[in-house]
Amino acid sequence: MAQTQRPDAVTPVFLLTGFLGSGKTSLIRRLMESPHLTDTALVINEFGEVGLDQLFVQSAVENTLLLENGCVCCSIRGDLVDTITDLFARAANGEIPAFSRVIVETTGLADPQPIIAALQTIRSSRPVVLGKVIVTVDGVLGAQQLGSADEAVAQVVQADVCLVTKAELSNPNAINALVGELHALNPNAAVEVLRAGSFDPDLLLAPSGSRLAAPSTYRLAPRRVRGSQVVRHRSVESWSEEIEEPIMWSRFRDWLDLLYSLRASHLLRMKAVLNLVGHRIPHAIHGVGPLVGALEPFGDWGDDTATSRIVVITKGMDAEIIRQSFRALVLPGRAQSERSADHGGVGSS
Ligand SMILES: Nc1nc2c(ncn2[C@@H]2O[C@H](COP(=O)(O)OP(=O)(O)OP(=O)(O)O)[C@@H](O)[C@H]2O)c(=O)[nH]1
Repeated sequence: MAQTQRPDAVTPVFLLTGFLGSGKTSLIRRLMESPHLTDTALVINEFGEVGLDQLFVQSAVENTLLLENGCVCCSIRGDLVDTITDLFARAANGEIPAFSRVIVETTGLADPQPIIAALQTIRSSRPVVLGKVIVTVDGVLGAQQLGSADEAVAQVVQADVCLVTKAELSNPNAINALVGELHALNPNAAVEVLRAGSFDPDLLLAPSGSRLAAPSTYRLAPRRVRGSQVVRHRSVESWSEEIEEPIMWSRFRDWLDLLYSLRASHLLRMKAVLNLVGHRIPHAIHGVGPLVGALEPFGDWGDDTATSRIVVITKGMDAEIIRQSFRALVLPGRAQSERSADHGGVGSS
């Protein structure tokens, strides 16, 4: 069905946030099943250098843009403003399909408040309003994350809607307790438990008004200054890698087993799309906190070169350890040749 431009010419920007692995990308995939929501531009922000989320949603959303290698709430706010401004310009020129709403999927560590402030500086042909701040909360790990991560609390207290995900993996009492905690943290937010069949994407993305600035009831204090960038996410590091040569699943699995048996408490998030030896189609695997899901076939490579992409986000742990262990256990041939090159190489200037 052809989409028509909204006559009011106001474009709502929805912020979709929620702690690492709480289900933001999965929610987008569900949202995009609604035929009424296809005229949506999607901006995805990822913490690591290698973005994966666009792979998970790209078939669903035509206007998808990726902002990687930084968190949009601190280091790359200007990029977000430029990206959205540019989206409007390109739609006006007919370079991309017209859209009547924008969804910004933030990193799992983002603080909504500075992002909302940045949205106010967008200069576009059509006025931009804040649609809603939608926050996914992990039904299994949410209570623990709220107890241990300032970022998770900051997201909830600034939410218009909190959506509890993964309810089917938890028990009803724990879900009820989590819902109670969310109400207590933010009495103004609607709190909903996502259940199959009870989800109305159109209702979720109906703008609730034109709030231009979120109440700054809770702000993450800037923690550290690195170069000229304010970095709010203390002790968080990421390692990511893209590899064209096929990976042996047994090696990858052994590496994950070792990593999680030794350092699970430092691992915030792991996600990978893998080009595995003996398989023509990509496979995906997710780790959220200490929990690792099953390896699952995932779509196809389409026109893309089969390339594994892996991201690991750590807290209080040098991400270099991840790189080294990955090289040693998953790509031993490459690690060996890198060592040989180091030893036999000409000294650098
Ligand atoms: N069973 C179940 N699994 C879910 C649900 N939502 C997300 N997941 C799983 O949780 C993992 C992480 O989901 P994502 O949607 O990638 O989470 P995210 O918030 O986008 O992750 P980041 O962008 O890395 O912060 C994946 O394995 C999903 O399949 C849910 O409602 N139920």
